[in-house]
Amino acid sequence: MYRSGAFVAECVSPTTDDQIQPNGVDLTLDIVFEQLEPGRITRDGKEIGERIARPLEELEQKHPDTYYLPKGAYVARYGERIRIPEGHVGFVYPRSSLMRNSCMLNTAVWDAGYEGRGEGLLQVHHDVEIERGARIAQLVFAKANHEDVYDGSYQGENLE
Ligand SMILES: O=c1ccn([C@H]2C[C@H](O)[C@@H](COP(=O)(O)OP(=O)(O)OP(=O)(O)O)O2)c(=O)[nH]1
Repeated sequence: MYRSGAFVAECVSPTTDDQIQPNGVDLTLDIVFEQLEPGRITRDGKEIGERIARPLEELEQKHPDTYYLPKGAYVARYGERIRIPEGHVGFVYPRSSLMRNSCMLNTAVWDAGYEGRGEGLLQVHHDVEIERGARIAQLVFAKANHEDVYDGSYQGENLE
């Protein structure tokens, strides 16, 4: 069973009323990264390749605080701190307006016990402008059985 947006909102901060949807909570775009070097996935570990934060569209001053993203693949960091409560699993879906603009957000499983400001793969199939802080995704929670809680290397990531 999926939980209501109001329930999810208790585990996402900060949130405004605009972000709370019937079945989940919208997540906003904070930082867009571009990967520069290959990463490495091995049988017993992983390394994330070097990356840089994309500049905002400051030069033209047309839309300040906006990312102009040419076609390509980027890593997007969400603006909210997310906690996945015990007895649940989280899934993130792209906002449909992103998809309708030929862009897609690819995501993985959000484990019970995880807390942090996570990331997703932003695939841009047609140049797009996205304002920093705009809603790009929606987080939903499903009830789930589990034995352990998340205790991996991303626990507590990107929290100031
Ligand atoms: O799209 C996603 C999906 C998950 N996460 C967060 C929550 C999740 O609990 C954590 C770790 O995800 P996963 O277990 O898939 O990563 P891993 O590569 O297997 O890392 P670890 O070895 O730490 O489990 O990353 C994201 O930031 N973005």
